[in-house]
Formats: sequence, structure tokens, C-alpha cells
Amino acid sequence: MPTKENKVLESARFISENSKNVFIPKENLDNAVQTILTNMKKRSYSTKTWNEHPLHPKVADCRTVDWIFLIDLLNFSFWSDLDVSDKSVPHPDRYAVTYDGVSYTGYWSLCAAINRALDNGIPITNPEYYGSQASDEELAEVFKSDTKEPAPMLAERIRVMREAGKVLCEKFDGSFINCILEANHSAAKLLDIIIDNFGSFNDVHDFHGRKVFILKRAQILIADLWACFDGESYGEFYDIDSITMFADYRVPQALYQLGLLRYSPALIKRLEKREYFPSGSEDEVEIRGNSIWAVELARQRIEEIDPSLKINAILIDFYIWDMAKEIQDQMTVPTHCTRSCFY
Ligand SMILES: Nc1nc2c(c(CN[C@H]3C=C[C@H](O)[C@@H]3O)cn2[C@@H]2O[C@H](COP(=O)(O)O)[C@@H](O)[C@H]2O)c(=O)[nH]1
Repeated sequence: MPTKENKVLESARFISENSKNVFIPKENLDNAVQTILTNMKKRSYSTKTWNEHPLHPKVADCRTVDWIFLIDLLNFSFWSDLDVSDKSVPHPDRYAVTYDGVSYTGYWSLCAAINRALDNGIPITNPEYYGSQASDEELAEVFKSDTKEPAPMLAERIRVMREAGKVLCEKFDGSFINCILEANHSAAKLLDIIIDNFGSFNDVHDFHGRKVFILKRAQILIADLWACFDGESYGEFYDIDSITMFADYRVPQALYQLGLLRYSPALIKRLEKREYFPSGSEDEVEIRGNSIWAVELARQRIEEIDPSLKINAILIDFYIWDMAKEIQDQMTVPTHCTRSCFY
């Protein structure tokens, strides 16, 4: 049954209905859904896929909750100013972190940096540590680069750690677990607790004079808890299907590849010139809002085809993101360049 339209879906629909440079070709929907379904079935995509990633925690306990909170607090803006090609073989100087002998870039460089710190006995996932105990230099050391380029937006990462660490210590007795308990197994309630208390998750913008909610990191935080805990314990939410796709810069590129997004020639030109898209700008909001709506239409179509599959927007998103990383070199359009703490 269709999810109660939450504020993110309402915003995504409004953005899609009022866009000038980004469109969702409905005629491609069935083909794209077949591709998604075939591949998700082949890989038997489920919440279990989340833990299979080498850098994701293998034990689901209270320390893991603090790990997931910190990762999704910092889960933004990994693209490199150096790496204009953004291919799977990165520019040798772009920010990378080596862990267990493997060099990681992008989102995985964040996981590698946090895991490296923990292995070195640094209590980096402890909100008291990153909120106030550690010095700026000690926090910067956690993200030490193993290449020439420093971690992108390092000062912003330190700022959001200070902000969130202090709130967790002052209002939630030092752990995000207390936010989860307060939400009482409601994803929608936890979403509100996150955006009401942690400013850097407040991914809300103005579009055509209306407030639009994208909430990418707040939603992926809930989704990662749900996936890591396999829908139980700290990951149990009776309304998890109200969570939408996470509007980052990687999935829109893959949606375009699937034929679920189409861009105006002017927008394609700007993307190819690696132009900067300010956070909250019209084109950036159109790309992000249409991405959410395109995944919602795909989810509805999958539900019409086979309701027993229980495929929600989270699993579609996780699959498309993982697939995007695999076909990174075949992408027709580049990702868009925005610097913000939102994604
Ligand atoms: N929509 C969506 N965005 C996601 C993820 C993830 C990581 N999720 C993993 C965990 C479980 C899943 O199975 C995934 O394997 C990171 N990002 C975003 O991508 C960008 C980084 O890209 P690159 O520079 O290429 O590494 C950046 O904005 C980051 O916030 C996702 O799942 N969905």
C-alpha cells in the first residue's frame, strides 16, 4: 500500500512538477524497473547486504550505533577538486585513506579513516571525545590523508562533530541510542528528533518560494541502522518504508544512466564543464528532488508488479548506489559539484 506521503515525498513531487532542467521520462519506467528488479533479485538484495561491505561493522551492538551515527554525521562531500574525471581509477593525488593495505576514496575513505582511528585506540566514535575532549588537531589527525590532497571540508567536519557531540552529551546522555529509544520504533519520529536537535542534518531548502525537505543524511542514518540491525533491536522501525531515497551526487548519475532522469542540454553542458552548483540552487534542488521522485515511482511500479518482494526505497537506493560504483566508468553524465554538509 502506498506510503503516507511524508514531507520529503511531498517536496520531491513538488520539485518534479515544477522543474525546468530535469525530467523523469515515464516511458522509460518499465525498462528501468526491470533492470533494477532483475539485478536486485540476482544479488538477493536485502538488509544483509549492508554488513557484507568490508568496512562496515560486523557486530551489531551499542558501539555500532555510535559508529553509524558518526559515519552518517560525516557522510558528505567526498568528491575531489583534483579528480575532474571521477572515474573508478582515481587521480593519484586525490584524498585517500589506506586501511588493511587497501586505498579507499569517497565514502569508503570515511569508513577507513574511522576504522583506522579505532584500531589505533582513538575513541573517535565517543561523542564526548569528538564533541569536546579531543583537540582540533587530534580530530584532523583522524582524517589524515595518505595522498597529497587533504580530506575535503575538514573544518566543516570538525564543526559538525563539535555541534553533534555536544548535543548528544548535553541532551541524550552521551549516545544516539537515547534518540532511538525516544523515537519508540518510529522512523518518522526519529527523523524529527534528528532534524530538531542536530543542525547539520537539516537538509531543507527554498524552491520556487516553498520550503522543500531533502533530509539525505538524516534518512540514511535511519536506513543504515535498519540495515545494520536487520530491522531488529536499534534498527526496528514499524514505518521504515516512509524513508525515501537519499539525494546524494552519485545516485542521480546512475538514475540518468537507467533512463529515469533526463537533463536539458544546458544542464548537461554545465555538468560537463564541472561547473559549481551552489547548495540550494535551482538546478541542484531539481537534480536531488527528481532523484527522490524517480525512485518513488520505481518503488510504486515494483509494488504493482509484485507486492510480496517488500522492496522499499532504501533497498532500491542502496542497490543503485552500489551499482553506480561498479559502472562508474560507463556513466554518460558526470556527477554534479556541490560542497555542503548535506551530502
Ligand atoms: N544515495 C546514497 N548515497 C550514498 C550512499 C553511501 C554509502 N552507502 C553504502 C552503505 C550501504 C549501502 O549498501 C552503500 O554501499 C554514500 N552515499 C553518498 O554518496 C556520495 C559518495 O559517493 P562516492 O564519492 O562515489 O564515494 C556522498 O554524497 C555520500 O553521502 C548510499 O548508499 N546511498
